[in-house]
Amino acid sequence: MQQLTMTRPDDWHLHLRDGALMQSVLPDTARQFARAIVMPNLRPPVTTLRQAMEYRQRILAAIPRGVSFEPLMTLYLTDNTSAAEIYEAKASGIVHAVKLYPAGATTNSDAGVSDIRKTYAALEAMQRCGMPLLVHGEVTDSAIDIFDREAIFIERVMQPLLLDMPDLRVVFEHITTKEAAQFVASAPETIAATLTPQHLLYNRNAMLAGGIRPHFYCLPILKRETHREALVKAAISGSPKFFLGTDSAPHAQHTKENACGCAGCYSAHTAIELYVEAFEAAGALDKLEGFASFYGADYYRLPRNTATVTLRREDWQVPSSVGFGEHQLVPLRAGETMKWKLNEVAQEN
Ligand SMILES: NC(=O)N[C@@H](CC(=O)O)C(=O)O
Ligand SMILES: [Zn+2]
Ligand SMILES: [Zn+2]
Repeated sequence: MQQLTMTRPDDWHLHLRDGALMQSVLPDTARQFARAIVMPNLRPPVTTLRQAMEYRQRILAAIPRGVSFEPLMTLYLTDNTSAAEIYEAKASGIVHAVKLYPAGATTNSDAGVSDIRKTYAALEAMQRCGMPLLVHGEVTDSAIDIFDREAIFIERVMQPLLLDMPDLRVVFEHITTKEAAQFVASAPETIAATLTPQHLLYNRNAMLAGGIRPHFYCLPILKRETHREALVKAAISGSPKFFLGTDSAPHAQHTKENACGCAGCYSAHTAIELYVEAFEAAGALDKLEGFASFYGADYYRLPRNTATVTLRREDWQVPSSVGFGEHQLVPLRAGETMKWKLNEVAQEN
């Protein structure tokens, strides 16, 4: 196959940052994706409808001319999020989900939730109005090995939560283990998951064998090959529970190439092409459109896109870095060759 045309995809998990940094990375996403769920882990975090509306305006102002792109906003759940804030956010039509970061689990999560029971008023409101909860699913207990933090989170947090809130709609974000894939597959239809390109394409050897490669360091951390295989199986299963979420998470080069490097892979530059490679390697290109363009929209109860994108089989070289405000950013696959290239977006008919 030399060419692939499909419905324009959406990105259901994206970090855009803010200000000049956001202005540098937004065009990469807007060129490919019609919509994206924009993560709220700014400093300070986006915890109120008012902050989400202001952040949305800053994003809209930065969209390149002639490009159609819709940011779908989220709120950052804290121990103090009120039911009233949830109902107002829902009524606004611009907030599409609320994000749970266990305090200290990942980048800019110190304002996150210390004990999930403190958020039950907000979660009950979400359950009542059908607002999805997006979860960074890792325990923060320092006694738990970093490679086990997602699997343990299922037992300690996810299962009790779903017993207490059986109608809550939950997206288990950026899953990285066979345990999480199995949990989501066998859970009720209210439970879904996003999958990143790095977790479909790489195992932890990419990060640790033959030298330490900080640009593969993200959270949840890359796991061993058996887990990658289980994630690919879930992605190509045709189940509407699994959909595309890049978790593209830009950090300046000097903060990643550092004695204590930041967590996050910048995949937006080559996002859709990376997923094409992953699905082609699994012999499942026919399953890509559902995963990338249909199931997320269905889950979020939004219309599917009508525009199409066309990719061609064509070698191209990813730059060794791209501008990031006044800094540089190293994209996933920097300096390497991509096998597919997004050529055009045909506007809505
Ligand atoms: N994925 C990451 O490694 N980092 C994300 C936060 C997150 O999604 O956990 C970031 O904001 O940098
Ligand atoms: Zn996360
Ligand atoms: Zn993320």
